[in-house]
Amino acid sequence: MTRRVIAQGTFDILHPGHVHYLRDAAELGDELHVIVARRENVTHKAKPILSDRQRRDMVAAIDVVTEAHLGHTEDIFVPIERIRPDVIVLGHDQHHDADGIRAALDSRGIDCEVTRASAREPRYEDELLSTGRIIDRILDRRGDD
Ligand SMILES: Cc1cc2nc3c(=O)[nH]c(=O)nc-3n(C[C@H](O)[C@H](O)[C@H](O)COP(=O)(O)O)c2cc1C
Ligand SMILES: Nc1ncnc2c1ncn2[C@@H]1O[C@H](COP(=O)(O)OP(=O)(O)OP(=O)(O)O)[C@@H](O)[C@H]1O
Repeated sequence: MTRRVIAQGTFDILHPGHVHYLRDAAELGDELHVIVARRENVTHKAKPILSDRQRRDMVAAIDVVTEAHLGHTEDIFVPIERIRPDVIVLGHDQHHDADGIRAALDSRGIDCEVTRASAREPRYEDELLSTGRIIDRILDRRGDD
């Protein structure tokens, strides 16, 4: 039986932390499906710079990704019901509550594990592993021009 894994996130301006998360998730199964958050649903931080489609297309280009999907605009469980994953992998710092997601899956009759990926720490002094920090650096370095 094919074991399907779901990862998800905003993925605005890719960096090695994203690649680490997706590789970690891919190791848990045979197919990795990635749900890319809709701009309108990114409410806990600044809105993405890049469009929904561009972010999806870049995630799809990563070798361990089987398919990248645009998220649903209103109900995050719609793609999950379609993909029918065996495991959902949360990012190491994602605000989502694993128990809350487990309960919601249960109430919809979806039998799926929920687990959390590991963090990647910088490997050299200047490595930036956060979209927000990359944007801050751009503003800082180009702001004086
Ligand atoms: C299991 C799961 C499924 C999700 N599905 C969707 C979705 O279909 N559409 C969407 O816009 N966001 C979806 N999200 C929410 C986004 O991933 C959320 O906005 C996320 O927190 C993105 O921010 P981050 O990149 O900081 O993690 C989902 C989240 C989880 C945990
Ligand atoms: N350094 C990292 N190590 C492991 N996973 C990471 C790292 N950076 C991001 N991720 C994971 O990638 C997924 C998508 O992250 P997201 O799009 O929020 O990017 P981000 O760079 O963390 O954003 P920001 O720093 O602007 O909040 C999340 O699950 C997040 O946990």
